[in-house]
Amino acid sequence: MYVVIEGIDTAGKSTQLELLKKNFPNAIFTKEPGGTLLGTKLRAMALGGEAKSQLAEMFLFLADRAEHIEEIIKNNKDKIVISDRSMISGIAYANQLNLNKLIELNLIATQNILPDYVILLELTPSELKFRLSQKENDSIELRGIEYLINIQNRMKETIQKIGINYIFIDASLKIEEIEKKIEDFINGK
Ligand SMILES: Nc1ncnc2c1ncn2[C@@H]1O[C@H](COP(=O)(O)OP(=O)(O)O)[C@@H](O)[C@H]1O
Ligand SMILES: Cc1cn([C@H]2C[C@H](O)[C@@H](COP(=O)(O)OP(=O)(O)O)O2)c(=O)[nH]c1=O
Repeated sequence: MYVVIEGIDTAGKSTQLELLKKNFPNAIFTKEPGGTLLGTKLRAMALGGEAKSQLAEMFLFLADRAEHIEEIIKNNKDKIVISDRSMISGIAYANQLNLNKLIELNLIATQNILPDYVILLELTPSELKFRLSQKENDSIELRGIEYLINIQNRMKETIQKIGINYIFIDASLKIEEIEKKIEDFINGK
């Protein structure tokens, strides 16, 4: 079972993943970008803001995704795999091509493998603004509130369009409330 946790920067993914590690001790935890050996190098390049071309940046993430599917997802089909981000981020953050083309490119990278369950943590603009003000931002986060809210809308549109099991959770709920919703969703309750 391939489960992904999605959301824009600061939505609370890492916080919930730490709790999931306790609640699902037998699951395999992974992430995009950077879940493989090659991926750690691609992640440093993509997040370091080295690419001048937005297309080049997108292809770094796609290369990471292709390696991740091959090495982690395909090799652990019989286990619960929980990933921090996925092709949903890939499609939503690469906003220079239309959605259908991006879905097609991403399905090439994933060999047509889709997540079985997607959890999206959803932020309001004011909560996003507050959370970004509390931390040091990387090159993508520095693009700002409006940019990230637009990405979040694209995430929702993508999830609905590709027709997978999903839950949208208000990211400003209490940490324990979100934890419970995620656990129930994964357990099919
Ligand atoms: N439900 C929540 N309510 C309030 N603050 C939260 C909540 N979940 C996470 N945070 C805080 O928001 C910030 C970003 O959370 P984090 O888990 O690092 O997000 P992400 O991994 O999605 O970037 C952290 O300071 C974290 O403590
Ligand atoms: C997976 C993926 C992530 N991204 C972006 C989203 C994030 O800004 C960044 C990944 O960072 P992430 O690992 O989520 O960062 P943090 O540790 O700061 O929470 O890369 C893309 O632009 N395209 C992609 O395909």
